[in-house]
Amino acid sequence: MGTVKVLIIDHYDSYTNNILQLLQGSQTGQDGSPYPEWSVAVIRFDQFDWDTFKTELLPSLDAIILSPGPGTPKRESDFGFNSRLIKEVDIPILGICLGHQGIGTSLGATIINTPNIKHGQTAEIHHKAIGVLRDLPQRFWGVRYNSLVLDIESLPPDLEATAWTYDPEDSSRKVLMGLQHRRRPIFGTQWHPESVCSEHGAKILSNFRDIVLSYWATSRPANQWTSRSILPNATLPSHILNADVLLDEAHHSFESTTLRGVSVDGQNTPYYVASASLGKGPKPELVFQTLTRGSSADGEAWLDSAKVRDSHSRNSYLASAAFSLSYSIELGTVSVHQGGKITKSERLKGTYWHWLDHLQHELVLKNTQAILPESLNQDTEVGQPLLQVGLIGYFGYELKWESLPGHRYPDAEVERHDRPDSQLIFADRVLRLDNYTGEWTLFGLIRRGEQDPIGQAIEATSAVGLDEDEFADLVSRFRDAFDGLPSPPYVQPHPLPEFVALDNQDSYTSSIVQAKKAISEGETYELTLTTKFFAKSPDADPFALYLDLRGRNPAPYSAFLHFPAHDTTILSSSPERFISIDRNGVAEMKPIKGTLAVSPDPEEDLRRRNKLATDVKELAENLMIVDLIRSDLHNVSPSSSIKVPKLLHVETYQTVHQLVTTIQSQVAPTVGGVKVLERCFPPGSMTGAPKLRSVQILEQLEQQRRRGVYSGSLGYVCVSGTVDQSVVIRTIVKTGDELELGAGGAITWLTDEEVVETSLELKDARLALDHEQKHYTALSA
Ligand SMILES: C=C(O[C@@H]1C=C(C(=O)O)C=C[C@H]1O)C(=O)O
Ligand SMILES: NC(=O)CC[C@H](N)C(=O)O
Repeated sequence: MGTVKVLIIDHYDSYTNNILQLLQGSQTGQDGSPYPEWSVAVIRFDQFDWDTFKTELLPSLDAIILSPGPGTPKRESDFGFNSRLIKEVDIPILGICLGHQGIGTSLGATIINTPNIKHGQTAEIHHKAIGVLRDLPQRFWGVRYNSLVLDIESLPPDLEATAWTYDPEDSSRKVLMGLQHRRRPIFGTQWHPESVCSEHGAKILSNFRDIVLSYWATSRPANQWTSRSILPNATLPSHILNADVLLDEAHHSFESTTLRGVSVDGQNTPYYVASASLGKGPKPELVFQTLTRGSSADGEAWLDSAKVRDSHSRNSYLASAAFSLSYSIELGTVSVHQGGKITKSERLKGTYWHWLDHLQHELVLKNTQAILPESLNQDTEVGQPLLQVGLIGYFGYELKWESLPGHRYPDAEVERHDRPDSQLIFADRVLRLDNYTGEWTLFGLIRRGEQDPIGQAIEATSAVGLDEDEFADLVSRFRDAFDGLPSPPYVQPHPLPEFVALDNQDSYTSSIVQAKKAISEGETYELTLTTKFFAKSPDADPFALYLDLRGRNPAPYSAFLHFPAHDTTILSSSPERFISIDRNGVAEMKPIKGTLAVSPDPEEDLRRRNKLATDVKELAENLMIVDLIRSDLHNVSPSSSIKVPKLLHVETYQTVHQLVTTIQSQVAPTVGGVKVLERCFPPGSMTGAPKLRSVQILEQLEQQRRRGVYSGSLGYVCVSGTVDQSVVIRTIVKTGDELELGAGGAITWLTDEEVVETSLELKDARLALDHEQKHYTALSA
């Protein structure tokens, strides 16, 4: 018994990495020390040409797993050289979904549209208990993500049907769910054993391993009479490991139990963070407008957590900029603003993500002694990060062009505009309000001496951070202000203006029909289709509009952000966490999928809550994104650390009920917050699955329109390494006097009598902004 060297060939699917969770077994060697059962790498199907693959990779492999994927195995652009691999090479192969279908089509079976399309739904698997299905219970549940299927009647003599299901819609018809070759070690499962809701996935993979081991242990014609010994702790050669698409730190740390040190402990860093307690104070909306707003020419932010309901919205932060950054993909340029002027403009050679990761890691983290989390005066739960000082702002959706593997910045068609794809302030002064206790704390970034490496790097005109005296002055100024805030008038809420829909009912319906067509062809399993609404508001103070929004729809990720450099103001009432990283490096993502409006009638409301918790369509929508996010987290976390502590819970906000799942993982110790954002960006709940193909289809369906800030993420990256970012939905972006609001919803095969329900979902999103007063033009208007 030894370590099997297996290569997973990925077809740009969003579930592939989850297979790693089924390969977690370990054995004990003769000397008593444990070793992993598998040595594994993941490559993309188009990463190597056939000749290179055959000569340079294949000889080092014991087995191959062919991943699920969009499209059809009949198309080379979806399945690459894998048909040749299946036909010509004697090596154990396990195919999942697309991989399974490809085994069939390569060896002569016919692929057809499945009689009942299922994505994110469980099927009862019946099987012969042979091959990889050995020793499994007679019936078990497997999750399906397929529009296509192999015709069970068309299997050639070499292929045996090993598993099948009966759709509830037609219980007399067998639908093929599994196959194996009669002579060669080739197996396929139509369902996804790696889904969080599938049973016995690990057992299937362990059966596959036994088969691989016995295949190589025996000499037979199929392996050209060459048995090979598989050694404990064997590993794939470095040229294959280096081709792995996952971050090395995340993937190949066999088991990472080391917690990340929070920032630097040393006493000699140029900066440190100081804090001062300010006691109880006035309401945050008053503090923001009297002390924070306008306090810096480069912008300010209020991460509001307007809805105090759980640990995730315990704190509010009011922050002022020491300088701001903006980035445009089109220009490839980062600009730094300080004192209202550009201090530096840099054309990047690499991506913005890379540049920012460097800034955060090399300039900020390494030079700053953050406050130790134990001294922050607040007990936190797992997954609850705290901000001291640091970067605050947004990452627009189009940054996907720099983050999503296989996605390229298009040279034609895409809508051009001069709005930045990301804007961030670097906040060196932050007021924190603990909403539980009402206590305020001031955090400041303090320069220990003359050194100011961050200022130097951005060619600052005035130093970044404060000296000790300045901080002491600030503390006494704030204390005085808390004792007697300036008297009214304060800014009063101003009702939101009327928004007009970009799409009308017909154009939106036509996009839904096209989305469903793409789903029926197996191109995607779920698409988050979106549209926009616009309004003009030349006179209203955006802060007054924000106060109205916050009163109407308090949400855990409510926020008000102002970036003077590009005259951008963001008014957010997002309920959705994209990703956070707490002080111990625990990442948490909380995708929302499934939305129903709250009803004023308690009976009806209960009925809606129950519907959300039990509805096949809503559960499937959510599950598809849960599996996608588990797969995303594999990019930055050891597989074994990825957990789903809360699956498919109903959470109720002011105007909507939502179906929410919590996913956590341990970020690999050397992977920084910006890298984590990059590798999980854009948020899966805004794309659908699989991510890459869905994003490409959505570009077409949305007429190459930019989503902009909407659909991206918003929040902070702290000098201590913690991160908290929301998904930008239910958010108004004001540029000049134009207000823009994006809204959308997930389209799946079950988006029923399509139009009605989806328009409703859209309306819900708008209702969230305007429940009582119906300011919005109806979509059909
Ligand atoms: C696209 C939006 O929301 C997304 C889609 C949801 C859904 O389909 O139920 C729910 C939350 C978001 O992930 C939006 O609100 O604009
Ligand atoms: N999940 C998958 O691999 C799907 C395979 C194929 N695109 C289908 O829809 O049937």
